[in-house]
Amino acid sequence: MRRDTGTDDPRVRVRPGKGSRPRSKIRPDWSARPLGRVVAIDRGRYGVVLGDGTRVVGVRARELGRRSVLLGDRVRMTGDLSGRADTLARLVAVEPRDSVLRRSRDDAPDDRAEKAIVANAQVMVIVVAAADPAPRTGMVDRCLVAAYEAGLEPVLCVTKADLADPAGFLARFGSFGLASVVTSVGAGGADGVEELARLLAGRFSVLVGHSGVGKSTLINALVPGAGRATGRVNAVTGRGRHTSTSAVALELPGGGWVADTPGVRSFGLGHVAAEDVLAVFPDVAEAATWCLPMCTHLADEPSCALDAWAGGASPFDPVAPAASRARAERVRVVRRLLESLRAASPVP
Ligand SMILES: Nc1nc2c(ncn2[C@@H]2O[C@H](COP(=O)(O)OP(=O)(O)OP(=O)(O)O)[C@@H](O)[C@H]2O)c(=O)[nH]1
Ligand SMILES: [Zn+2]
Repeated sequence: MRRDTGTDDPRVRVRPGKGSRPRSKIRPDWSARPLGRVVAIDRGRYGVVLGDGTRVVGVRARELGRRSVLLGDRVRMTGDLSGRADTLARLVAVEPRDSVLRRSRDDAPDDRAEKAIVANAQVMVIVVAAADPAPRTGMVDRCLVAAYEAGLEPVLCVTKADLADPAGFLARFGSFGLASVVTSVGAGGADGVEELARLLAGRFSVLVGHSGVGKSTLINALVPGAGRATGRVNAVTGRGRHTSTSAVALELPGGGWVADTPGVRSFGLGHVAAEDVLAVFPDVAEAATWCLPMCTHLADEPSCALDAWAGGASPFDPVAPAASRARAERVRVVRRLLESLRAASPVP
């Protein structure tokens, strides 16, 4: 799994003891400055929530250099931290990140867009509709791989359950050990939203899914007053209508944040290795250690050890038929995810 520790920036490295630092190289130590969380980014302005809940608007300080600041980043702040109107704070340092969610460049709305989209998210809510548009397994597989690689816990949310029964679709993910929730939001009420809120409580989540599946509707149900479907409030100042907001996270009434990332439809998986996928399924990964070094572990691989493991036929490792069926299902799942990696490789 890839982790962005932020150590490419000398300013966030652990400093040597004070005594060993030559005077001429002394830099301000920002580590004692108040910490905040970036919850909105809009044209060079950052909406930051401080530890005590104060919301401030900040700009990048020169000290940040070329370092990227993402939605969800934990940042050290100076300047005016009162949060009063027309005051500006400054972002002076970015703390090491726990997770980074990335997308491919060709999926970005324009070529200035960041390749990385959200930092420190803990949960990826993969939103699909039971119908209109019909759910696609491949899209969920790709999101799952991106979530696993980024170190996010995936949650599968099937909306519009009033239009079709999602049981058949959900069964395709039965052996993933995946949290899933079924919702339907409309004039008749908001089924499943409370359950989703419980899954997200106290955590930083990011919603991904195709246009029209019902993400804005879900956010409006989760965050009363969010107004996502009818026109966006300026996420940074909280005032007025604004259409160019690039990224925003909304606070859930039960605690926690949910990020809405316009334009995230799928993920480039070019940076993901088969090992990243296998790492999520330790039993399969263990079995795969018996494979030849270059084994792709895919179904067309003539001597992949996963087939023997799933068959349970080895005299050294006999398993009951039910356990063997469970293994075969796990192998099928892993192979499906590995296939989505292959499908994602750039076409030459
Ligand atoms: N029947 C039904 N319709 C829904 C449900 N949730 C959303 N819709 C409808 O589906 C349409 C799309 O919903 P949105 O919430 O705008 O979808 P979105 O994913 O935010 O789409 P983008 O903003 O384009 O990314 C709207 O007409 C909603 O009213 C649901 O649970 N049941
Ligand atoms: Zn193999």
